[in-house]
Amino acid sequence: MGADAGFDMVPRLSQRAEDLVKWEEFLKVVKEYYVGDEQVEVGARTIHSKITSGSAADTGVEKYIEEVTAMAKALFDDRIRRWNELLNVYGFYRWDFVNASIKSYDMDIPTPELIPNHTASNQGTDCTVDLYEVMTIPGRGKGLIAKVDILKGTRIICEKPLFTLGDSTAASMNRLVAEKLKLLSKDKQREFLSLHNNFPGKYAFAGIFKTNAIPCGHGSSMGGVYTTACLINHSCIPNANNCWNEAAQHETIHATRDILVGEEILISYAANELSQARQRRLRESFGFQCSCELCSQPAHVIQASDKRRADIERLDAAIGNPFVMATSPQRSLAACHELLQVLDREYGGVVIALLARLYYDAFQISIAHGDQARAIVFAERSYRSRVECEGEDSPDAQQMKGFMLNPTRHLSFNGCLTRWRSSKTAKPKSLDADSFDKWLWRLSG
Ligand SMILES: C[S@@+](CC[C@H](N)C(=O)[O-])C[C@H]1O[C@@H](n2cnc3c(N)ncnc32)[C@H](O)[C@@H]1O
Repeated sequence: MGADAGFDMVPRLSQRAEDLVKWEEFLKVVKEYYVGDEQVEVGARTIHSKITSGSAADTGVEKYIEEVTAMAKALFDDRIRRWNELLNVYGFYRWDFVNASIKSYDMDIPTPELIPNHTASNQGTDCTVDLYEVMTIPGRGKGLIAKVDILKGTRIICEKPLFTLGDSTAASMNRLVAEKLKLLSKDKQREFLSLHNNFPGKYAFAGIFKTNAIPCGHGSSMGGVYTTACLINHSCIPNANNCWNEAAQHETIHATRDILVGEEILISYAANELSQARQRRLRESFGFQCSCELCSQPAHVIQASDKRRADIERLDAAIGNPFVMATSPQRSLAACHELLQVLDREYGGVVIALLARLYYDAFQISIAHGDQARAIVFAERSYRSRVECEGEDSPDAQQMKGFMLNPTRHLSFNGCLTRWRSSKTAKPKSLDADSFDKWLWRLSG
């Protein structure tokens, strides 16, 4: 019928002044173009069409979609992503996200100046509302509680550090923190000093830093302290992801699953380790005994989780074996597929950076063997996972986007045997989800 098409804006429209000005301009252009056309109604904030799926064929709806998309493209350029479900080109956002967003159109939109800092640079959020409030959580001190339902992929926080510092002994860290504090305004100094300290005593500044510092990137010895992000408590089954954006020098927090109103926003301070190693690390590095949802479970539940996490470690190591990848890519790809299933069982549909890495591994296995068709699908999945847990502006997301558009840019393209060689366009078009999965992961049967 032709109505299953449209476009998405990625990243979505924010409350930043430049976006609001462009959106107003867009509405003006559409209004002027369709003046006198009863099928199109341009409101104060949105465009409505009276074309229903029943009347789509008579009204030539494709023409309208094409025209409006072209107008959006002229203003928003490559943020505009066309989709057409009949051609198997799907929208960027999930329908529940889109529907929640449509509902928010009826809410009052404050002027840009009224938006508090922490939401001004949000991406993928309904910026019309504050997303969280600071509350006291029994047994954990302060924490952030969702004030509204926060959809998976929403940027909850984007924050510059008060300062960053490398790791060192308590005495020298104390001195270095004092030097950094001197450079801050009185307000910022107060913000730092109001953060929790799990290591009171002689080196109080170092204690606050050690309790709160968030590493500037995976495995980095540099850490940053933040007024708001440092109020987020830890969970071994988190619902949000923290990410340091080296290019922008800021920390972002994204919802990795839908977080319902009243739920606490939680990130993980530890890596994918088994419970004892995790507890030890949290005690030694951050000075607390974890009381999260997983750690409060009976022993047999924790043991089952440990078994899955051991499997995750084993499969991760197997995938990283370059010899197996070069000589038995089928085995490496099967390990990726198994890892995907274990991650799902352990983290239950939550997007985590591990998932983005897993798809990147599957991409590398495919492209090294010349299989461009599958490489593109894996690159796209990795890109989407990165965007969901780190945002469109994440350098890793941008790198994956490049590979998604042109997988042959990867250094290992055709680096191994080319038995799997396929062209970019060899992706099957009319398979159901199960059959597509079998094709993608080269599963037999
Ligand atoms: C970065 S701060 C988080 C904010 C802190 N709750 C506050 O009141 O400022 C980290 C501290 O919060 C507490 N905390 C965070 N996650 C916890 C958890 N899962 N179990 C117990 N305490 C936790 C610990 O005291 C930890 O040292």
